[in-house]
Order: sequence, then C-alpha cells, then structure tokens
Amino acid sequence: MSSAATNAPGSHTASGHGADPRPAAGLPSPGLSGKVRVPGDKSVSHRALIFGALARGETRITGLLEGEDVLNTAKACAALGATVERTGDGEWRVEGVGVGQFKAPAEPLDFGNSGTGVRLMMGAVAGNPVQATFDGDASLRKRPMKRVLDPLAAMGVKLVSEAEGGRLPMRLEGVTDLKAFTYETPVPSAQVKSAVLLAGLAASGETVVVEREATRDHTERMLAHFGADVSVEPHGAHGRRITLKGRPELKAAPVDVPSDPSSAAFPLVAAVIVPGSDIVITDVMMNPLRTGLITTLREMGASIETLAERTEGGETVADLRVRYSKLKGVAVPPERAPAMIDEYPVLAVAAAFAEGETRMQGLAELRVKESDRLAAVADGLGVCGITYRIEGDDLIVTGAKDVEGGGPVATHMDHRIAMSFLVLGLASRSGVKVDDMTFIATSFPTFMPMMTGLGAILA
Ligand SMILES: O=C(O)C1=C[C@@H](OP(=O)(O)O)[C@@H](O)[C@H](O)C1
Ligand SMILES: C=C(OP(=O)(O)O)C(=O)O
Repeated sequence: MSSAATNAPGSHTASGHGADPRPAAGLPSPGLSGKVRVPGDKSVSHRALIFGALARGETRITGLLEGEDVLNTAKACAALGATVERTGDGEWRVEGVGVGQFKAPAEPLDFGNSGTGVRLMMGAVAGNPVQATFDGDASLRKRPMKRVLDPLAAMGVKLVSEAEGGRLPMRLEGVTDLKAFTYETPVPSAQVKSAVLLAGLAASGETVVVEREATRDHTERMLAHFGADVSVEPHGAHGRRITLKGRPELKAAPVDVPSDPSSAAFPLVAAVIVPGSDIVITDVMMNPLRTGLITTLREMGASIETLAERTEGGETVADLRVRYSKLKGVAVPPERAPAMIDEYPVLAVAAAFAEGETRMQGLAELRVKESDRLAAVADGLGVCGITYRIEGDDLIVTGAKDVEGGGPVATHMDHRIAMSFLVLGLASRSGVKVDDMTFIATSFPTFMPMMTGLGAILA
C-alpha cells in the first residue's frame, strides 16, 4: 500500500477554491487520430467507494476515477471509519465497517464540487447514530439539497442545521431506527433515488423508490452485486419501481470500473466536428441509461461504429470508432434527458456545426448542476457567434458551416462547460478561450494530455 485516501495524489479540498483561475484555449486543429481510453466512470466510482465502506470485508476497486470529486468521497468514507487505501499499482482497497456502523467524523465532510458525493453520502449516513456536517465549494453550496433532505427526513433523519434555502453547509443526525419508506421522486434524479436506497439499507422493512423516468441504475446494480435483495420493475411508459429489503448483510465485492461515457463524450464530439478525424475510444460503458448522446449523434448523422461490444463487470462496454461527419439538426425528445443529462453542453457544441436547428427539450434539471448549465451554454454559444434561443426549458441551436469562436467563455466552476467549449474551439475558425480549466480535474483529470495526444491543439 502506498497512499491512503487522505493523501491520495491530486486530492485537495475544493472548498473556497482559493486558487487563481487557469484560462485555456481550444485552437483550430487538424483531423484527430489515434486510440484512447478515458478514465473510469464517475458515478460507478463514487458508488464503489460508498458500498465498499458500507460492506463488511475488503472491496478491491480497479479503474477508479481519480478525479477530485471521487477523491473527496474517498476521504469522506475514511472520515466515517472505513479504511481506504490506494496500492502502488493503482488499485483501491476499502475495508468497510458494515451498515449502521459509521463513526462520527471529526471534521465537516467536504465534497468539493460534487453533487453525487454529497447526496449519496447523506443517504449512506442516515442510518447511523452520528452527526455529520456536509459541505462543499461555492458551486455546491448553491445547489438544492432539499430534494434529498425531504425524503430522508421522512425516514427519520434529523436536520441539525442548514444554510438558507436548504443549502450546504448542512448538519444531519442519523438514527438507528430509520423507517422504511415508499417515495416517488418528484424530479428525475439518480442522486435522489440513490440517497433514499442507501438510507433504506439501514431501515427495517422495504424501501421503495418509484421514478416516472428511469435514471442511471448503477446503485441498483451495485446493491445486487454487494448482496442486497433488490428488485426492479417497469413503471408506466418510461419509469421504474425499485424495491429494497432493509438491513441486508452487505459483503465486500470486487468492482472493475468501466470507462465513463460522459467523459468519452468530449473526444467523441471533437472527432465528429473536426474535419478529417478518425479515432477509436475503447472500453466505453454502454449502459442504455447513459447512451442518449450516442443515440442522438447517430440520428444527426454521426459516424459512430461499435467495434467490439462485450460484458465486463456486469456492464456492457464497447470500443467506438468515430469519424468526422456532416451533421443535421434533430429534435431530442425530453424523455431522453436522463440518459444524457450531463451531455447537453457538448451536444450543443455538436449542434453548432449541424445543418439546421437542433431542439433539446426538457432541460430544467440543467439549471441545478455545477452551474446553471442552460444559461452557461447559451452564453458561451453567444460569445462564439452561434445562434440559439431558449424557449421554456428547451434550448434550440442553429448550426452553421463556419463557427467563428471567441471568448473568454465563463465556465462558472463547471468542468463540463470548460471541456465543451474547448472542444468547440478545435473546429472553430479562430479558437475558443475559456476563463478557467481548473474544474476539469473534478471528473477528467487527463483531459488536456489525452486530447492533445489525439492531435487537438490546446493551450
Ligand atoms: O447519480 C449520479 O451518479 C449522477 C446523477 C446525475 O445527477 P442527478 O441525479 O441530479 O440528475 C448526473 O448529473 C451526475 O453527474 C451523476
Ligand atoms: C452534474 C454532475 O456531477 P455532480 O452532480 O456529481 O456534481 C456532472 O458531473 O456533470
């Protein structure tokens, strides 16, 4: 073992974000070529650590995303009593304490920029008789936490203190006698669903989550993988009903984290819009609740070929060959949003190069991400000379043959805004500047060298 979670490489407290902004630029680039494997999936990585901490025994995790969001979750698991270590060869080992056995953390738990980390951990802590303060950086402190607090409070969690408007920092007290609960999620959110299910682990009886639109199902899959009794049934046209039996004996289980389709989205769109490109992205997780972008780009005419599809660690993965393609605008149906919720900023970039209009519908949830992504994308498109309009919760982008570029685009502490506009710059006439690339490290710390390796010109 070389380093513990508390001094893992690249890990730093994001609270306050005192560091100076680091501007960057995406410049007109020749066709991209080569083969890349993007880092491990962020959603699966958070969950692997949290389940490892809740299970008894040693969970070994390979391919963990070592981005700041996930490293903050690792630190929180350690602060709650789990032993979290990274071996010299990059494997992570978590010695869990068992459901209901977390200890009170000595300091506030700082989740930096990560909604997933903080919301899932609120659920995981709920069934432990300890108090914990949950906090994060200036971006996370603006994000709504009531969506998680409300169902947890109904299960018995006590709210000790909160910042105005149900915001962080928030201090919660867990209880040993959590009530099992049936909850219909009012917003399509895998984070809310997961928080309730993680709390349900410590409740007696059955916890049921009903979602009108199916969201990513990594928590359900991992519950089964760690030995819980969980069942999933269809609900209505697009939804699901998940039933979990409380107080299972969670047993440590190995996790091999597949590559993140939300990170693959950046080289993928870059290859589609930069003339002459032909690249391969290997081992991309193809969970159907994550592949809305690929479906949409194919409808737009993108050449995305599935080279080798196989099952690894319970998930379908594939190598994707992606070539420069002439795109046409499409209407993206609102019910597809959960399967591509983090990909709209980079889809808007692809839409800027398509013939005609691309209408992205039902984007209300984009307003409560690391930034108000609807506003941030729209402003960035405007700065780059691209025609767009917002109608209610829809974003409509009018594509053009030539996109001028410009900047600086304001990234608002949001990794996906930064990466999306750097990608736009590669296919623009004069390049695109972004005001700060710092937050790319939260989800895709190797973005700059990986893109440069494909031939992208980034400065
Ligand atoms: O559960 C998860 O791992 C995630 C769920 C989504 O958030 P919501 O649950 O808020 O939609 C997504 O935007 C986020 O990047 C990761
Ligand atoms: C929304 C995102 O993450 P989180 O909610 O975990 O901050 C994201 O990664 O785009």
